[in-house]
Amino acid sequence: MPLILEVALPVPLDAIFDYLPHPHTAHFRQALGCRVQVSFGQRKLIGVIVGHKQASDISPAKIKPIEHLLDLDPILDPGWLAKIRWCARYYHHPLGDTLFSCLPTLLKKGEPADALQDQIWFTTYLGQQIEAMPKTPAQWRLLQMLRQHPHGLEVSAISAQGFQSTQLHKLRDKGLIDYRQEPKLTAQVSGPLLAEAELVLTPEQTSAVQHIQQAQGFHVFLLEGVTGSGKTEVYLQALRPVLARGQQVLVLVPEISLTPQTLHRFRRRFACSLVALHSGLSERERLEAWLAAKRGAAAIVIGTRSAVFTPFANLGMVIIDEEQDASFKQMEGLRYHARDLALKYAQEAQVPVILGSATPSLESLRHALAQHYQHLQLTQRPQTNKPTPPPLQLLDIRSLKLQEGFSLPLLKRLDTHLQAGNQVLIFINRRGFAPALTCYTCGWLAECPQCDARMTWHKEPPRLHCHHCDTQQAVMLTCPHCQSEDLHPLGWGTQRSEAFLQQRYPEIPLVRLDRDAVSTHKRLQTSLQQIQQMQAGILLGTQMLAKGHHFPRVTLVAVLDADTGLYSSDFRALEHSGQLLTQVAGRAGRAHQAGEVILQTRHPDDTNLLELCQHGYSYFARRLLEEREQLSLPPYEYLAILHASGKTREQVHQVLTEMAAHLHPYIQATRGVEEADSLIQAQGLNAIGPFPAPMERRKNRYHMQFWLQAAQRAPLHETIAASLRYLRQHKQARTIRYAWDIDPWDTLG
Ligand SMILES: Nc1ncnc2c1ncn2[C@@H]1O[C@H](COP(=O)(O)OP(=O)(O)OP(=O)(O)O)[C@@H](O)[C@H]1O
Ligand SMILES: [Zn+2]
Repeated sequence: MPLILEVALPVPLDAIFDYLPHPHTAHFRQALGCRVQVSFGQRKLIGVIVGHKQASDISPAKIKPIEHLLDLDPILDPGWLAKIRWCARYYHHPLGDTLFSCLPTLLKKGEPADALQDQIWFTTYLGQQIEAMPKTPAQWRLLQMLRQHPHGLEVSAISAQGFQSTQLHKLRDKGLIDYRQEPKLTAQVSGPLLAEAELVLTPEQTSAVQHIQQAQGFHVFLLEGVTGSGKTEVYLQALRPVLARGQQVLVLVPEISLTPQTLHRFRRRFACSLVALHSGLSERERLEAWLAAKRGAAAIVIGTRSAVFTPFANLGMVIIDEEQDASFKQMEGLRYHARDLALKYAQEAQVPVILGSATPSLESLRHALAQHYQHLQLTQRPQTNKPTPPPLQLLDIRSLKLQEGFSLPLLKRLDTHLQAGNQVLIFINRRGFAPALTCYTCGWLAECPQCDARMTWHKEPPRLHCHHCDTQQAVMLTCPHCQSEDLHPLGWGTQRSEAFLQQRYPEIPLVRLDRDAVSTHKRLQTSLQQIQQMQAGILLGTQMLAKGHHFPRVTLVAVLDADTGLYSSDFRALEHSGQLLTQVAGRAGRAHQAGEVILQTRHPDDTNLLELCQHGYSYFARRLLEEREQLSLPPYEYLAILHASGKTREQVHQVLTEMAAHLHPYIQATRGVEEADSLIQAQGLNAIGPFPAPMERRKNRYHMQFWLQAAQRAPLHETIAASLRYLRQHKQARTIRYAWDIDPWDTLG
């Protein structure tokens, strides 16, 4: 019986495919984790060997041999493959697609998994002994330079000194020097690890660092530190011994390009090889970074969500900064949560994890309160007159006349802070000019033709834009309903506030930060620089401006509308809103001057808002946790949402209803009903739906949801697996799109 190779392919089918080994290559070479090229239908695909077996269900005559073996050494080791398998199982996503979502693009395309090599030139014994070369002074100078570098010098460093490669080769012909090949990204530079002095820690920071440094094996710390309390310094000092031991550190951050300061601080601190994985890299650079981590040459890997899939030779610690951040959750395709995967991987690697946040997620907070995680707290800001972040002040605007969204008392505070030469930060949660366009005569509203949503009015370039499906239209001059010319913006977006503020403060430079204003990496860097160098007095923007930044000269933070998020149907909306308001408020008074935070509201009596303002996020979050527990919502129960969409509402509804009926016995079984023959024993699996999604029509498709909620993970996952088995063989289900979202970040998408 021939050996059969099981190959994962980048196809959206939940299957692994059988192939025969390459006829002219030894079996042992066709190892797990090696890439192969195979023919799949009419196509040639690159796949990865994920298993070997003796027999296949398909008759041997029908199984094709692989066409090429692309790797002599596996690109993925068995441990890494096991992680990918776990991830695919947990998120109920096809293994092939999961595996290929995690690989650098160049590897998916079949590029060799070889690191770029550098020539390192060094002197031979003869080269060290020779005393003079009177006829070739340039070669002599080159030789003398190389003599000062006993470990050798890269070609780039040599040519930077003005030498030519012909000179190198002439010296080599004389037997005085030689070279070796080494990967471009190499491990630890010799010399001291610290490139700059460490800050003197506050007592709270000291205690946190000590606890972390004492940890052995897998141990999770929740570092809950108020905004500006110096969490980054804690990470830096906690990880130093890990690097000193020669181990690697993975640092996950929400968005590197947004907060280049954090990256600079890591780079400045350590004389070791650091790779940053972010959207600004070329595919080649990504591959180099991936390979460097895999062979242990990258001591620190800092990256956004997908960096969690980086393989490490010798991982020693994982740090997740702003662990509550939405960007860690991928919302489409493989809907994974990078924090949760990182925790799982750290557990396997038996290394400590630091989850850092000023506003921890309720998930992490619950674990900390239940002492599954060690809770470390920083309650004060170092080296400021006001060691705690400024309180949030509510400004009741119900009876106030607004000028383009700004009340008079707020404008007066702006005047005062600006006259004092400080920076003010204005937070508006909407980009564009106005969130809607309306007709004052008949009440018509510009709506997206494809979605149940309003079109946002943008002024530059002028257009109506649906932020859900990207549909764009020209701005009309008359109302399409009643032909009146009385069209007006409704509500405020960043562009509208910008126009107003520029008019009111013509002398004061303004920087606007939102996705339209800083669409490129370069523009973002320029804007951030302007802020740091005090070339801007007014900073205006969306979420982009709210988190992670350290702007020492900002003394006033104003939130134009604190009410968005207070009355959403999403059960996580309050948590997210509390986090966002606290984060944005945390940008005020971070250095020597005191800060002030003003939230405009039409609901000054709202108990949630009051509680957040009076007692702070930490208290607020603990109260939300109690509420979640009473309602059996995450993190007390587990939730999974099936998102389904189709061309008609009826189509989706029918498939999901039939599926729900099919799942009924499984769900009953969890409640202890006798007749259901299922293995599921746990109590209380709950099914809700199908029901229309909060935005039912999107991109001309009808969206529905079906929820499963459970106190235990096992019955939840078994039922999800049953639903997928059912849907895969259901004929009508082929006409709809569906995907499960496990541990959803919100219930809207
Ligand atoms: N022990 C210390 N002594 C002096 N300055 C410190 C100390 N620790 C941190 N700082 C400084 O305090 C400032 C704020 O620190 P950092 O940005 O790390 O705070 P953070 O907790 O990450 O804040 P946020 O959650 O708001 O992003 C930085 O400029 C940092 O250099
Ligand atoms: Zn739309």
